[in-house]
Amino acid sequence: EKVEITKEQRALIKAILAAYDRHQIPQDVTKKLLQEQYSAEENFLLLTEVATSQVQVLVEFTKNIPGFLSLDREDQIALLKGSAVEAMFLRSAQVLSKKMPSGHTEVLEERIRKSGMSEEFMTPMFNFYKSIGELHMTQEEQALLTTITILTPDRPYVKSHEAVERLQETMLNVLRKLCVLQHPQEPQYFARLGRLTELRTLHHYHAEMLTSWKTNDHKFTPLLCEIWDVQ
Ligand SMILES: CC(C)c1onc(-c2c(Cl)cccc2Cl)c1COc1ccc(-c2ccc3[nH]c(C(=O)O)cc3c2)cc1
Repeated sequence: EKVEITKEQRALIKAILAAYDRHQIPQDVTKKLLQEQYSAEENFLLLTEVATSQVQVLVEFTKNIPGFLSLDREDQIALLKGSAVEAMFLRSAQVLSKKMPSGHTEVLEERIRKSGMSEEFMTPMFNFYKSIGELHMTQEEQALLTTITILTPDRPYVKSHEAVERLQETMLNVLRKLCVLQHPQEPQYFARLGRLTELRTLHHYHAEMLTSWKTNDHKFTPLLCEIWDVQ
């Protein structure tokens, strides 16, 4: 049967896409990726600065997700803490798969590879980046996928599971229709997006990455310590 996007769904896509495009890391932060010299310490410091800036941008974006601010306040925090790493994988993947004109793809990749992270995380991380790049997601799909990742009900400490599930379901319905309309030649495209749940395993790797950085006495910013429960 014909897939129709309703007026409300179109308004939802417009609001989420506008918020996603509006919330970018400031140029003076990302420009540093080009300027500072390369050493494991310098790369780690830069990535920490960019990640901190990205978390601030993520909080602003999340506040513009229709319905998010009407969720229980503690649940809003639990959703942000639970999804930050995955949302940042998605955003940095966009940069590394040359989806962003301003993206400093090469230098970002170089700095991630040489930031003192142990080899065992490098392979799964860059495989994930490669699989994201191969999906050639549109901007709307990126924005909706980030929204759906943030609205994952089964994060630790989420109390009103159903309220979050209802919001996520609304967004999933829109994304499902968009995928059919924007990738007609690939009927199982939406299912491929769903396979990004490998994001969760990366979340697991990331927790170990943080521990290995910490044991080598790497410092994080207060915001990252708060959102990732480190220190
Ligand atoms: C705290 C630091 C060391 C860190 O710990 N884990 C990760 C970490 C890692 Cl490596 C991988 C994946 C997720 C995390 Cl969360 C990071 C670095 O995280 C980020 C790296 C890059 C970006 C990012 C986002 C948007 C951008 N736009 C541009 C631009 O040039 O326009 C550059 C850019 C960079 C965001 C987070």
